[in-house]
Amino acid sequence: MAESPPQSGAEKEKPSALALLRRFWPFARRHKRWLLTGVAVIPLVAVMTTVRPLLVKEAVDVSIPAGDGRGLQRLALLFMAAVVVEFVSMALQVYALQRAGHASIYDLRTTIFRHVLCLPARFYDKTPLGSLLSRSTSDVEALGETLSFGVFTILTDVVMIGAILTSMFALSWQLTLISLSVAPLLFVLVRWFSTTLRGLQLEIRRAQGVQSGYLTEQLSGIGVVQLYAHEAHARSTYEALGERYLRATKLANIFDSLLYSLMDGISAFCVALLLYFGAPALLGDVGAFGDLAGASSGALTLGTLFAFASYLQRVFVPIREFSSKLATIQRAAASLERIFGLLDTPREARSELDHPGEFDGAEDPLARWTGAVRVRNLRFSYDYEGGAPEVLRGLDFEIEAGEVVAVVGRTGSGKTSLGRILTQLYDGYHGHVELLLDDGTSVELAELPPDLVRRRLLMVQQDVFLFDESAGFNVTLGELELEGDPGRVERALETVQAAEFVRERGGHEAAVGERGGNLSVGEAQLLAFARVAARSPTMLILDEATASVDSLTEQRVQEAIERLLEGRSVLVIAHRLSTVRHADKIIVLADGEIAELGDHETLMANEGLYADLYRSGFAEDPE
Ligand SMILES: Nc1ncnc2c1ncn2[C@@H]1O[C@H](COP(=O)(O)OP(=O)(O)OP(=O)(O)O)[C@@H](O)[C@H]1O
Repeated sequence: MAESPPQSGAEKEKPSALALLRRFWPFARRHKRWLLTGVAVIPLVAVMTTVRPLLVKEAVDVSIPAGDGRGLQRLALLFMAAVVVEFVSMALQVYALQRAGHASIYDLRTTIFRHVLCLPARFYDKTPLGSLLSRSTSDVEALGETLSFGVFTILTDVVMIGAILTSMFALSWQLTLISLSVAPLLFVLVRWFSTTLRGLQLEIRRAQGVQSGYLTEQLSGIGVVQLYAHEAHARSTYEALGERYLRATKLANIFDSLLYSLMDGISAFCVALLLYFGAPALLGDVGAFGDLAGASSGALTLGTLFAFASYLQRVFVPIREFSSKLATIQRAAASLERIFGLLDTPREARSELDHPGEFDGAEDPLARWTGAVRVRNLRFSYDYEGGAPEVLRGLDFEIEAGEVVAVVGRTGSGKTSLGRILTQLYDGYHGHVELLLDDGTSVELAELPPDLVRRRLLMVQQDVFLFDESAGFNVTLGELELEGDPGRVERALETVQAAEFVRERGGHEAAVGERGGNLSVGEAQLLAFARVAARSPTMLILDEATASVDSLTEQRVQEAIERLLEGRSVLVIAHRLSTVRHADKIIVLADGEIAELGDHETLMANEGLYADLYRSGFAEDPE
């Protein structure tokens, strides 16, 4: 039953950029209409680009020598029409491809969020938040940039280069070959520049990731940073990390601008080459190189030279773009690899995403759950495959319906782990955890989807988390059924005695601040209790807070707990003497095993571990 550990994706064989793009295809395919529109106009853009120099050639070679003014005007009109068609089709193409790109990125972003919501607690234990954030934000951004400006428009570049070269060959293969004589040099240069740039881009992404990871960590621990006057150290570390980024960016900028001007230089060099061989040949002076330009065939005209010069300038633009886009694609491939690595991490067992609507229409197996639980030979390790030791080692106990069972034990004895298994935060236990139904049958916990279980079995954790929303939202958490029933929310607030302070702060709409910063610790706790009370679970697991609050709040919290426990099965990870004493049954854990089990009186009479713990007061209890 043990779950396989999350794969990082990094250890696996590196997939090729093409394989990654192929995996991305399902996201793009949904926006086929815009993609096809964008791709469909590519030939039109390419044809219009090649047509204009031909019109100039026609004017120079035919209309001007013939003194045909009308013909020249006609050519000028055609030229204008070509410009308009090229402009409109280019605008349409950019719009359509960008739209498809952005929509695919939106889908990918949503898919990532849906996925990370269902990742098991084990994954979060091992993955730093900063890395997760950078994968879901900056990697996706990088990809978006590529998709909008790179992958799809690269097609245009290829078609454009093809169309221009074809026109050039058709006009004069000799001049084309003369111009292309620099191609090997160009190839070597572009390759060298793009490899260097790719390395620098990777370094930029790494430096960016490390710096934003540091920022996230410092901001989440801002309290410690300020209280311990850690600001100066944090500032200098952040600046040092920023410098690494800046260094890589500076170098990348130098190479980028060098590549740009080199391309311009080469295109000018080609025009010069063209003039060197072409112009004398046109005048009948073939010189030492013979008729390399093919003037004797009669194909070489002044118009051809004009057209060639214009083609040469045009062909270098897509070549330059093509090489920088290849680098962008490499960058996107790195981002895609990280993103798919995340999407390949197995989700929680039987998560809603993998079993959509599994119980829709069918009877909810827990509708008849009495609240009783039978645990047999329960063993658990956080990482069986990694050889981590078992933290629960063969537990046997029952919780009867409506019973309050306290779990006590020294720190690290496995109390919280037990709660995490029952709420399915961690799966992969060995043994049996059976939920007993009212007809005497039972269902095994591991066979139920977590969503279903968590509707009936809730856990209140020690560290209360409140969202930066209204008090009401923090009770309903946006659940439609609760949002539509403010009376139920109010009753829940009253049950845990939170109604009064919520009213004083402006009612259900009152803002609680980030992490409940506008509330006291005790108030935040009461609001978290109201969250549970509104849902009326069949069973409740309560991880009692050890944090001390003032004695008045302490009393209110205690009363709220007592009301919460009424009428339901409860497993309480107890830190308060009063809770333990009033429990129906007490499980004493020691090193993952049940050391003692019984009620308070019996265990005290045993004079064992429980009596020791009790006399030492568990946590500092004000009782
Ligand atoms: N996420 C985790 N990954 C790996 N080991 C863990 C994890 N959480 C807890 N442990 C280990 O499991 C053992 C039991 O921890 P657990 O939190 O269940 O103890 P506890 O009795 O609740 O302790 P405390 O009273 O201090 O909260 C400890 O040795 C702990 O180091």
